[in-house]
Amino acid sequence: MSSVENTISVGLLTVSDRCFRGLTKDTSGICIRELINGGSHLKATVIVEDCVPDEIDAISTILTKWSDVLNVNLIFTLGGTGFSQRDVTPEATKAIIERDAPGLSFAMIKMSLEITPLAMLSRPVCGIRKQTLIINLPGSPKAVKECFQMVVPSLQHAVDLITGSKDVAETHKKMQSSETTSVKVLHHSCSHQQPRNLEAVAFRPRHSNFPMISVTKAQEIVFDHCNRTEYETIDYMDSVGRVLSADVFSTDPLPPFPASMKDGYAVIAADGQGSRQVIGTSVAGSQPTEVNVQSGFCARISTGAPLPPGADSVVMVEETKLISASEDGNEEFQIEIMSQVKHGQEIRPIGCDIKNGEIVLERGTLITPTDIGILATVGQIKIEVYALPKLAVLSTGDELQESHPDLQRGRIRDSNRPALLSFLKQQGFPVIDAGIAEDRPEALYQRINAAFEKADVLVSTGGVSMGEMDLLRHVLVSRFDATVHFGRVDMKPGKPTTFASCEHGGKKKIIFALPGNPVSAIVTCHLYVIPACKKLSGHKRYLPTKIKAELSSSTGYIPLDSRPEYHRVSVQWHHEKSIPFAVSTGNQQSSRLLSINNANGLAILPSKTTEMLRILDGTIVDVIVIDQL
Ligand SMILES: Nc1nc2c(c(=O)[nH]1)N[C@H]1C(S)=C(S)[C@@H](COP(=O)(O)OP(=O)(O)OC[C@H]3O[C@@H](n4cnc5c(N)ncnc54)[C@H](O)[C@@H]3O)O[C@H]1N2
Ligand code: MOO
Ligand SMILES: [Mg+2]
Repeated sequence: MSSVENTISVGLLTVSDRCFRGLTKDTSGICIRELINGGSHLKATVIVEDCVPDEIDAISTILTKWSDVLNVNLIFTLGGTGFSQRDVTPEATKAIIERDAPGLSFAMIKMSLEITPLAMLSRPVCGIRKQTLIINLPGSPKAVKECFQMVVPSLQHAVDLITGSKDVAETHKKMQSSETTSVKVLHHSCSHQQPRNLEAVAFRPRHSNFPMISVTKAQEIVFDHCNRTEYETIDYMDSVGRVLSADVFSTDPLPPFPASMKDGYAVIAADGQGSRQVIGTSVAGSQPTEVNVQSGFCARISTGAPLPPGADSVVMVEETKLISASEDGNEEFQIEIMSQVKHGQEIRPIGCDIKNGEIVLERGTLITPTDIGILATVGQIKIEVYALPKLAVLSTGDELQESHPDLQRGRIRDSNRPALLSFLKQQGFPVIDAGIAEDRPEALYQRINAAFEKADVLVSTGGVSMGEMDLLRHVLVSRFDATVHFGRVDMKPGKPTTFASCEHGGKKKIIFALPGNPVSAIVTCHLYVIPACKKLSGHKRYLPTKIKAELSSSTGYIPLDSRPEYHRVSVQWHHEKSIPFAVSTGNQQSSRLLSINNANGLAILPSKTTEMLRILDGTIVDVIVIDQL
């Protein structure tokens, strides 16, 4: 029988300039992963991995983040512990640990000295930061294996002590009884070890290894991974909703000539009031070079038409009187100006709307239909915008069938994929349908692999909780070498929301593995996927809008959950109230898709406390806007 104890969460940080630049394979990383997954008796799961260059800041930043944010139990650094100038892992570790653990360093060096005197040139530092034990391992796979085997028997107990687990006494007893055998160095190579079959149902973890993080923290982590620098040139008529990646300049002034602002007469201001002889006309679109206005003369002019040479002002037709005209009325001979004339009146000088070379739209502008007018006006018909991330939507689950009136026995219709595909399309992102994957590692692998061929961002639903068929994270880590940045968020719905990234075909891939429950999938898409994709597309404001609203329900109160709840509401205005009502949509079960139907907001309700078990109608709450108000 296997034990049902909790497993240790592990972070693996490879420190190597060459691995970081992709010049060398991370063989030590592969080795220790195999040791942890298969070869040791340590109940541990690697939940996060990364590779950094030999830089103190890069190393200590990751160590701090994994300890403080992810709350990882145990971190192994790999490499950078020697004497060369670039070997700074011990310094980076020393900089962030709060307590030394020299016994572990000593044990590793002592054991290594029995194998090679060169071990005295290794400088591993071990120590504790918050609830995390950090161990510097050397860089070579052989030395990694030897040192790991040396310290592994103490690790469960060390973690129990650090985290204050109840099983400390028990573990201590077990350790003492097996002390003599457990410190032996195993000499078989990593790849020959029998890996423990993590897919076997009995070995699935019985507690989530993922620290529960807040929504704000989860969003921060997501946004940290969503930075884009890719641009593309597109036709301006296809650009509404896109974000400019470069400033747009005018290349000529507007108006390009002094233009009349009124329908009337072009005159010389110094002539003042009184009669004028009409010598011609300037209408919009004409080039009135043959009309030259001299003192005592004027020319008819239309709004937007160029001012004829000689004239310096325009008088509106309403401020003139006809004195003489041809008999048929088709020709004006003389008019009278009845008002005072100011030099330059009713004229738009060259460039008064847009100067030549002026920035008309700044980089970062989210293009609206008005901006299309601006682009058209300055003749910039090809523009540079941030490229959109390409998305793929995958459903997972043996129970799912394509939507069809006929329902097969034991099945349900897949609603997540059609809903998410439509939602992402509506938001303007190119998205492909990655289909339905059965709950088998190979099937999941094939579908994800196919999706990665075409997409940068994978949005999957299902298979991320604690069930025996919830294999998604395992497949991402074991088959795609993905790093899971978080796997549990303190929110309802959406607790098992998982965010991961990996390299595939030389490109970074981002994975949002959303929970399978239909409401959870939509809510988490609003909170993470859409903002992330907006950020990737260059949006400056990518978080959903938040407003204040007054809570309202059919029962007078809403019971609070142990997790902060994103309660579906319909935001409604009352003409006598200054802020709207957030009217609960009723039963909030995360399987009940109807609870999000007609909802245009998510009211953020706090988690319950002993003092506060329910929230009363009339309470002012923050509401995230998810649809038209
Ligand atoms: N022992 C525990 N069980 C569960 C926990 C937990 O903490 N411990 N968390 C619960 C929560 S919260 C959620 S949310 C769900 C998430 O489950 P998964 O993401 O693993 O999703 P599945 O198990 O695959 O499916 C859950 C549910 O949703 C239905 N589903 C899945 N995909 C679709 C789809 N494309 N269209 C329509 N409906 C779908 C599926 O049939 C299940 O009913 O886990 C809880 N369990
Ligand atoms: O968190 Mo789950 O998403 O409550 O249903
Ligand atoms: Mg499940």
